[in-house]
Amino acid sequence: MADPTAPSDIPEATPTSDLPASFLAFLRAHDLPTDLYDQCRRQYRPHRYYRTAAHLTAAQSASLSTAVASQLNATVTAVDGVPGFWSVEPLGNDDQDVRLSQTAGYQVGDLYGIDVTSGIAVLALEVQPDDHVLDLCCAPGAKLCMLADLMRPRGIGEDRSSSTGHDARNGGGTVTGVDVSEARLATCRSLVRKYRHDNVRLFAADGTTFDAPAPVPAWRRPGPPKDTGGVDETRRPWRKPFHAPRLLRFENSQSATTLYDKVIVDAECTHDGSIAHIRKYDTWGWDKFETQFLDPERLNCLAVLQRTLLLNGWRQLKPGGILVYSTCSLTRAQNEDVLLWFLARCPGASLEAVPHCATFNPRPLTDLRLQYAVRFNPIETRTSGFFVARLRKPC
Ligand SMILES: C[S@@+](CC[C@H](N)C(=O)[O-])C[C@H]1O[C@@H](n2cnc3c(N)ncnc32)[C@H](O)[C@@H]1O
Repeated sequence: MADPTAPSDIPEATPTSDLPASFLAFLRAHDLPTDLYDQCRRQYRPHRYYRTAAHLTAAQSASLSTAVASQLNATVTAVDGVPGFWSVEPLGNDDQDVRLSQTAGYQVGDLYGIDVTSGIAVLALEVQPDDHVLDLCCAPGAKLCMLADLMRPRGIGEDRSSSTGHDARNGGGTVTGVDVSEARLATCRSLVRKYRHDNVRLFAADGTTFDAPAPVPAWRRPGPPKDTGGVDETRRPWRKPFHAPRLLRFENSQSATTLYDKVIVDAECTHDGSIAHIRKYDTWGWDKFETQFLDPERLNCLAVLQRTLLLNGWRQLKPGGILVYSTCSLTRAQNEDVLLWFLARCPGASLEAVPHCATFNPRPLTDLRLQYAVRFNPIETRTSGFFVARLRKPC
């Protein structure tokens, strides 16, 4: 990746831009338009999105949307073609923040605040109730919770009685989340607990080398579950998980090579596409953004990290399985270049169309080798800026 602080031949940004010099240099180095950010910061209010929990019936979701609209003084509309997603647009003219966390629906766990582009990345996995899914960069856990929720049966109404132990209505699928940051993983664990996902285990580990096999949950093994106090030859303990419900703490020793049905690599990136996030630095101070994201040494390592995460995700995927690679960066270096590198290295991998994005009409990528990958431009789509690609492993 180019050094964002290096001098560039690209003309200086418009004098009206008051973005900090280091960010402007980053944009120039990656050929990203400055006015996208200037517009977004000055006049543009991105929509907020939320997703309803799987257990809600269609009628309950509709009445929740009415309640959210009134609590937030906003228009709430179902997103066409993206099941379970709703868009929230404030009615007032002021730059009011949409605080989904203040709604009653959020507090009782009936809705999750998550951008629709992240939802599209998760839906691209086409998760089945009995899939074992690996999320290699899972924290703080928006996508992981959606994955776990998608394994629950849909529209069975609100039933808060099954808050402990395995929900027998689940299809036996599991989600394994991995993140290198324990602090962020702690947030993820709080979300998992809040939404009572009992089919999720979390590991504080490096996703570039993580290789724990997919679990065989206790409720799926033949015979009655044994007392874990004694020696049980059919089980061996996991490398210590950061969080795991009792039934996912052990694996069947014969499953040591079990790969995952689906893998998501929502890679660490510069977050430059997330306009909502970028706007916050006006308040937090841009020096924080510079140290967190624009450090030249970090930027140079990022491309290698993204490639290595993708490659390891691919290793953990079953033949015939689907892997989704996504970032909230708009740079070529973190998206197209990573994919082209990967496709050259794994020629059997096929890029497939990303479903559920027709309503946003994203522009197709000009490089025909990547025509199925999708870029969400925040101004054109009124979403967060995002990149998603779906890859299939040959059988
Ligand atoms: C874009 S965020 C993931 C967001 C998350 N998927 C979600 O939906 O909430 C990227 C995450 O990658 C993690 N990360 C960075 N390097 C990693 C590594 N080597 N292995 C695993 N996770 C890593 C970061 O700690 C960060 O939480």
